[in-house]
Amino acid sequence: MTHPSPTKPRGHLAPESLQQPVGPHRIAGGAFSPGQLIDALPSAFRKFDPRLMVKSPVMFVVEIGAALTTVFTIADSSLFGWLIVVWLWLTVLFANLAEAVAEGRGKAQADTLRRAKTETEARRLRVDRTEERVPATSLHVDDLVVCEAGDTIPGDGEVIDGIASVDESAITGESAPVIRESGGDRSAVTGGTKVLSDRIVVRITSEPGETFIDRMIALVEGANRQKTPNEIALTILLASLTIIFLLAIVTLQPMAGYSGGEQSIVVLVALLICLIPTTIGALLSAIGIAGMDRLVQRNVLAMSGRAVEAAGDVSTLLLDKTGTITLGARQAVEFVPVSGVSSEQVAEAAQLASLADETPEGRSVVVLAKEKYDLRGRELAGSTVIPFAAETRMSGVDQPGEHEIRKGAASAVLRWVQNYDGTIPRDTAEVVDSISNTGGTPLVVAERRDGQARVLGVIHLKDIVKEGLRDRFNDLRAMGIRTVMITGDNPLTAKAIAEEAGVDDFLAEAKPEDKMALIRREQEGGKLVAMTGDGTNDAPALAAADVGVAMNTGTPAAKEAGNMVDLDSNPTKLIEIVEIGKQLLITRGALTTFSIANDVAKYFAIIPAMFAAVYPGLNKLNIMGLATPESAILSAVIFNALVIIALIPLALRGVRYRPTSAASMLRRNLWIYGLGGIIVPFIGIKIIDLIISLIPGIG
Ligand SMILES: Nc1ncnc2c1ncn2[C@@H]1O[C@H](COP(=O)(O)OP(=O)(O)OP(=O)(O)O)[C@@H](O)[C@H]1O
Ligand SMILES: [K+]
Ligand SMILES: [Mg+2]
Repeated sequence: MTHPSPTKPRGHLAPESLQQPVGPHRIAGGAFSPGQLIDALPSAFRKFDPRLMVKSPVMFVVEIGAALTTVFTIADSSLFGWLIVVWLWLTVLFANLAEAVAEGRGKAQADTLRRAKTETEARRLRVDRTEERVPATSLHVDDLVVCEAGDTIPGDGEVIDGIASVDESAITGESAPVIRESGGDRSAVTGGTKVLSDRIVVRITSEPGETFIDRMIALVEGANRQKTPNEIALTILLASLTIIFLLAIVTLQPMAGYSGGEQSIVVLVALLICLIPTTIGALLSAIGIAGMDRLVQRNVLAMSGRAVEAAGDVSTLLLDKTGTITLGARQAVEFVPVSGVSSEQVAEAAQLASLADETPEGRSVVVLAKEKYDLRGRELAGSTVIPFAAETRMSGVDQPGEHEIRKGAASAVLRWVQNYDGTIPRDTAEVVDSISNTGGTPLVVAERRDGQARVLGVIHLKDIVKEGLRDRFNDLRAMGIRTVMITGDNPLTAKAIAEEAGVDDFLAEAKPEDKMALIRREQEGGKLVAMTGDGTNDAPALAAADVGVAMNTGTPAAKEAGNMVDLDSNPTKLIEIVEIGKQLLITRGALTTFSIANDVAKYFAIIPAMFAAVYPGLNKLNIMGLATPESAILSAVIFNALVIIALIPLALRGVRYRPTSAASMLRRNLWIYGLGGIIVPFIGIKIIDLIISLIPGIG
């Protein structure tokens, strides 16, 4: 990794660690060193197995060609024949090296992860709540374990009780502790991470061998890598081109024979290999693996290559307001009463309605009431708690003696009051709107006592828009991507935040099903949609999106539903993911262009050389002035092999990428890689020809 991750963990207990500076574009990729080629040699040799080679039809044809020329050269030995044989086998080796080097880069990461998996002991809770010590490997789903300061969390799970700071550096490489707590959207813990302070009870959510770390290891090693739809399509195209050239060359022989210019098998094979798109055939798989790897470098785990490709094609980005566009620590800062009520009364009711509210918002209400109004020692004995739900946008408590308290989104709570024909003081709307207009979230507090409902006041929840987002949204716009902010908040708050952050559009008062509907609507025209989320209520939308990035801190349901997990839990990472996806697609396109353009030059090198003796007129096409027919053919074959090695670093790193529209990117690449693909081989083949014409017997 050439750049440090810009992300800091979040957690409402440590506001100073909430800053998530948005870095500049960091598409650079891991450095490539020639030493990696040597390390990858053993693995590259194993890939000669035809059962593996057949997955890449172009390279499979090269391998058959190499075997065929070997047999024919043994029968009819010549220096020219043997040189062709050697370079054809080298062509296959170079292609295998490309893939092996790409795979090797994940292995180091896998080793680090394996270390985090070392034997741990779990403190499992029996039914009677006493503890027993068992090996972590014997834990099953729904087991409850206790973890205290110093303990390694024995398996993946969900915090069901308590709050703790956790060191997740084993998986994220980030040493600053993060907060994990029950109830909210930060409840997930990962096996292998370490509790630094306090005590939590964790419900285990994965079976042994299927844990997050197990999946991560398989992923970075590329153990069950499947070809993506785009890769399959391109493979079919390359295979078709190969068949066309094969047919052309097979039919060439009788025609050539007719005019007395019959060619040897070795020359025909050499011609075929030069004409088929070997460059892209050799590098295709490495490009895909490197794309995944670039995500891993940024602490993003893509569950499929398909998701990475989709990221390169998305046209709409759906971003949550809270936690993505804002820092996400919505804290109560003020209790504003409506006329006829005192702020103490609002504080008292708000606190009662929040004592059992496990959300960060709820806890901040209790804290503010304690600090500002010294309301302590309140109890909820005999009360019924109404937990917050994104559906209802309310939470509260029903106390004994017909006293109900509610707090929540203005529209929801006002409807509740109206249902009981309650009182809504005239200044309510004014207070709500003034909080909303500053980008704050108003939570209206209301009560119903002895059948009489009334609004008491408003809690002002404050959040802060992250810095640097405007520039990133501008970049996305330049790439033709629309950004839409989604929030459960009211339209006024949404508008204020949307304007401050510079998103293209927003959807306010969105319930989970509204997010789904928006995704479906965007997808209808064939557009691809990406979104991030962390809550259980985000899960359906994460599953429906083409690219669903779940926060590692999120609930297990969200992590299951998405097709990527961001270990840093930085929702703006989505922007980088899109850039990496685009870079992958552009790299593949550029090298395909280069590969096919390349073959044009090889055609001019070989055809005149083959038939110069029969059709002297063809010599006019020998514009490169190559020394002899043999050296021309050999030079083309050598160039064809060397170009693969030369392009491995580019395939791994990705082509340079700037946020511009797809069309101008395409134009630019056609120029560079198309024209370059035609010119470079003319020069390369000429130089190689000059060198080998010095070999006696060839030149
Ligand atoms: N603990 C709570 N108790 C009562 N009402 C709440 C609570 N938390 C949030 N609300 C209200 O419910 C609304 C919806 O909350 P929700 O978490 O679904 O969306 P959001 O956090 O505003 O947006 P985002 O989708 O960006 O997270 C909030 O805007 C707020 O008015
Ligand atoms: K070729
Ligand atoms: Mg929320």
